[in-house]
Amino acid sequence: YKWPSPQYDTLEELLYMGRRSDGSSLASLVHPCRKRTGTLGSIPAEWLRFAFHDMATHNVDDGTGGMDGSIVYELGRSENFGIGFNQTLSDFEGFPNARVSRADITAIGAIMAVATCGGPVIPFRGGRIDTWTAGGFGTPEPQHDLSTLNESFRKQGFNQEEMIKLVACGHSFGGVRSTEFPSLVPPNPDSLTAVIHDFDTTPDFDNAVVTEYLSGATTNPLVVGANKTLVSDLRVFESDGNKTIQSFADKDTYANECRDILARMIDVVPKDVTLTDEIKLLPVKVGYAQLAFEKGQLVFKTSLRLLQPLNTDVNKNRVTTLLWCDKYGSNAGCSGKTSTALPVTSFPEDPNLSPVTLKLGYYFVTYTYVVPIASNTSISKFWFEMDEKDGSPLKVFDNNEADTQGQGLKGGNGYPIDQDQVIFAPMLSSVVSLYDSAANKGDTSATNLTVIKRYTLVTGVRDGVNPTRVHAIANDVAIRNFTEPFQSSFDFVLNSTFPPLQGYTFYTATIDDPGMQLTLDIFAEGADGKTYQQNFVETLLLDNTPYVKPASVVTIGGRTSAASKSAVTTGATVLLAVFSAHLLGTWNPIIDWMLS
Ligand code: HEM
Repeated sequence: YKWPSPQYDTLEELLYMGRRSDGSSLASLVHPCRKRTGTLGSIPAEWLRFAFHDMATHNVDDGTGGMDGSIVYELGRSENFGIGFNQTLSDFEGFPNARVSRADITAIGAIMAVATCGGPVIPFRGGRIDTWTAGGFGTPEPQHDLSTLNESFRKQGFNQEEMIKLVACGHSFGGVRSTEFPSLVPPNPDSLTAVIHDFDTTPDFDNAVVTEYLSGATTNPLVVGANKTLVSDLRVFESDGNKTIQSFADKDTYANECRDILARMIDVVPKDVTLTDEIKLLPVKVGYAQLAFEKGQLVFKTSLRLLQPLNTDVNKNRVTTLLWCDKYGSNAGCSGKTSTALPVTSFPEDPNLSPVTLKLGYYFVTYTYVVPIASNTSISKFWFEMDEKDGSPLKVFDNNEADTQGQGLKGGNGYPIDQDQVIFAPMLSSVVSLYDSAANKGDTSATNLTVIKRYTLVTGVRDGVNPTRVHAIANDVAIRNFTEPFQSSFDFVLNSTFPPLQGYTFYTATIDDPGMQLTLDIFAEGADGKTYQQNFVETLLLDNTPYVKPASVVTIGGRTSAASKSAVTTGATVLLAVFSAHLLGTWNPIIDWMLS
């Protein structure tokens, strides 16, 4: 892992922070091991079953199907009976984007589901690719005989023993509904809500389904149901004389085996798809690095996210510092001095952000930085230092490979800012929701009106680029009813209603988006023949982005320059002007290190 790794960063955030970078939380829909209001269905159970049914159309013989999002188009089939599927669909609807497929969301959903109910942490690899049509048939149904069930799992890539494991792990939580299977679960004539009979007596992801089966105490409708044609769990469990299911009586064996077999299940993909390496929890994570225009000022914003073991407090004396080098001028590349700033906010994140991180025994602490940047010096790279103020050595997070283990060793080249020529301006941009009069045929009184979002987008282009063209590609994958993603190419035009600012001129464009999560790749074609671009710009907050006042900047001696010793004196003078004597103490070790 080396920052920036856009796909890794995005997937890591969703899995371990449980939310998108704009704050929308996926994890909070399922955590803690929630039941749905109204139907009282187990949300985690619905999510895991959804993943299984998406995978189950895989065919090992020709390499088609698997986790590819095709389930969305297969809900009308008898093999996909159940209201839980539709509800899961709407849970996931707003989350896919140009970097995270619906199938990746489904896999992450399954992992969160198991973790939030006390099950094992299933390793996640990303990169599933969505299809926009239905796939083959082949999902097992309770009335299937043993050889049909065996053949169904063989096509998915699992042998008989693995089938037993998958079913015993899958049917750990949730249950069977009277609406779907009235001959297994008798409906309540006095109620419109489905009666649900759970597979076992606990709502958790545990081996109660196994131990209750083995002790003869089970009430699992797929074992003891009145309709003997439909008791598929019994058929599956006893298919090897109960050998495999007996090995699951040990709870650790159960947890470990379920982790491994469910990991294999979510990694079943069409043969032309290659998954990423495992997306592991990063102990040190840099986020949101962006240049932006806020209240008439060019600023640089970023954040540093560190791990904190559960049930421990963040060290209150800890000082984390952002350091950066100029891109232009006499101090370019920190040849003379280095700019530094303290965080504008620091906060311990709620431990409940993601059940996966919680299960691993951590929560997060995030330090955010906003600093003013003069456009004639700009910024070429940045890094962080952390002083625990307890006598332990200063830690440097500078994009060293070791940062992925949280060691904080010197030796990386810093976190690069690749370009400052084209910068999207969220706070100058805006969005309004409109009724789509064509789709609604002019009728605004109808229920379920189709809404489109009309975006006014503003981007700054640095003087000197003299662009021949400023344009963008917009993507939105989060479209209601999972129709094809929205994609549009469009041009920005010079707009003098936004006065030039600090060497940047502003261009605007207006586009209509039928979806929920627009992202942009913005390009400026320079007079020098080069194309400058900013990728995967998110558009959720725009002019509602909360404003945080930039921090004070202090310059200290450059790390490499021979002139650094005298520069430190200058730096220290500035420092005194800005910070109290207490903070000066804070900074001394940093200066010491600079000189060493
Ligand atoms: C022989 C293969 C299987 C058959 C015939 C089967 C059948 C069923 C049936 C009939 C239900 C009840 C659905 C309802 O009433 O809403 C159900 C629920 C469920 N199944 Fe399976 N299943 C099989 C394998 C699996 C596997 C491999 C998994 C996951 C690894 C899984 C996960 C679930 C879950 C979590 C539920 C509960 C859903 C809820 O409570 O909403 N099943 N299954």
